[in-house]
Amino acid sequence: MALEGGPAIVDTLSASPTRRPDRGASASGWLQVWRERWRDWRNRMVADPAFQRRAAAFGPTRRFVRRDAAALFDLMAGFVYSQVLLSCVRLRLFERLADGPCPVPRLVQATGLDEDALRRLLAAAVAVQLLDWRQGDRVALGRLGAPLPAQPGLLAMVEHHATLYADLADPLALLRRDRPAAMAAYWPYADHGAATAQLAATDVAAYSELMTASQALVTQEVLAAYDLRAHRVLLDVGGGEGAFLVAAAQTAPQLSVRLFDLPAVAQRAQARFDAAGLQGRSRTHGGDFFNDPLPTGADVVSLVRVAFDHPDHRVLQLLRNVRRALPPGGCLLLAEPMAGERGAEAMGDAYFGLYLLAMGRGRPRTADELSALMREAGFTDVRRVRTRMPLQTGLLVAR
Ligand SMILES: CC(C)=CCC/C(C)=C/CC/C(C)=C/C=C/C(C)=C/C=C/C=C(C)/C=C/C=C(C)/C=C/C=C(C)/C=C/CC(C)(C)O
Ligand SMILES: C[S@@+](CC[C@H](N)C(=O)[O-])C[C@H]1O[C@@H](n2cnc3c(N)ncnc32)[C@H](O)[C@@H]1O
Repeated sequence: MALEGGPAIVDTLSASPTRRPDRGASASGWLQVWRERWRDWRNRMVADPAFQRRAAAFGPTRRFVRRDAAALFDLMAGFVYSQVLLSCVRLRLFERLADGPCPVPRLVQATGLDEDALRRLLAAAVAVQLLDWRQGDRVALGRLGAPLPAQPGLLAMVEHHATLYADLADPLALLRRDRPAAMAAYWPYADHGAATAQLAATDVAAYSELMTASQALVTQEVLAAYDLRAHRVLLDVGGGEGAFLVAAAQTAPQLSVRLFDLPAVAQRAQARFDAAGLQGRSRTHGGDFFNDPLPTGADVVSLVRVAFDHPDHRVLQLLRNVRRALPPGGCLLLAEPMAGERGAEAMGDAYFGLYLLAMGRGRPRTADELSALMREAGFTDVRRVRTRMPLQTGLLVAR
């Protein structure tokens, strides 16, 4: 069965194909040839069960066998671990333990789960380091659970992932796009229909709240990496409810802020600016950032978690629109999680690659791919600014 509107989705996705050169492809030709030969030879060895047995028995190679076996096991079990995390979030265990260790019987009472089931979950959560045992039949936050109570955005993200897990229950159906994905309904603007700008308050509420809750993860990285104090007016395009602009205005007191988003979202941002006491320093504009002119007057424009929602030709259209709104020498900040980040490779092409497939539009891009699109749209001096947590966002700055 073809998904309603399927052909349009197929066209948009194939208009933006993911082609990842090997990370070593920048190496000179002969080096790359040898690197590939070495990998092919290694793979032939590793594929041989007799070699696997010998390598596991031999002291110096045993740790590599154990490491790769554990990595493969985690790939297989990852979904199970994510359900442990989701269960803890739904039972509000992280909030309940935020003030310190708690006796298990009290958690039985608080969660309403039967004791056996709760103990099974607690043991699982301890095993993946979300929780930790304490003497006297008590449980506490573990190393990986400890940051969570202070990050409501992360807790909201975990809950939101139930939608993605449902879409991934049949991953080949998702890849073949022969069944509607629930994630597509969650992000109604991804449809790109003529009616995008007419989305109602009820259509945008859920995703706008999630983006606001999780914005702090991105904001703190961008503001730590880029000093906005040299600018006068910042326009955040696709700025959601304005959480990034509120934080920017707090770090740069001279800055006026403008937000452009769909009308129903811009309305939500206006309420947030008013609540933050930014009436005199803020303006919101509702419209379609592909087809409507963007407001002029800003010397810096930001696109935060916007480009990866869209195929290349649309990103180009948006970047050209941004360029038209900037004065000569004006500055563009593009911040979003990027593909191919060293140490966070899985986040880009594996996580966001499939997330955006479920959403029905867009793709993760490397910093080089985004830079190329920015240059094609007429931006110059495109440079990469390192962020402390590439897992949360990368940052490109251009003139
Ligand atoms: C104190 C002593 C002695 C030692 C301590 C040693 C030490 C320093 C340990 C480090 C402890 C520490 C400070 C840990 C901090 C951990 C942090 C900050 C973890 C942060 C994790 C962030 C995560 C997991 C972020 C996840 C983000 C996600 C899943 C974002 C998803 C975004 C989506 C789906 C966006 C959608 C938008 C769309 C549609 C694509 O446009
Ligand atoms: C993934 S959200 C990011 C929001 C915010 N920048 C953040 O990081 O939290 C993408 C934003 O782009 C807006 N958007 C999508 N398509 C749009 C369009 N055609 N015109 C204007 N805004 C649009 C959405 O309403 C949404 O607020």
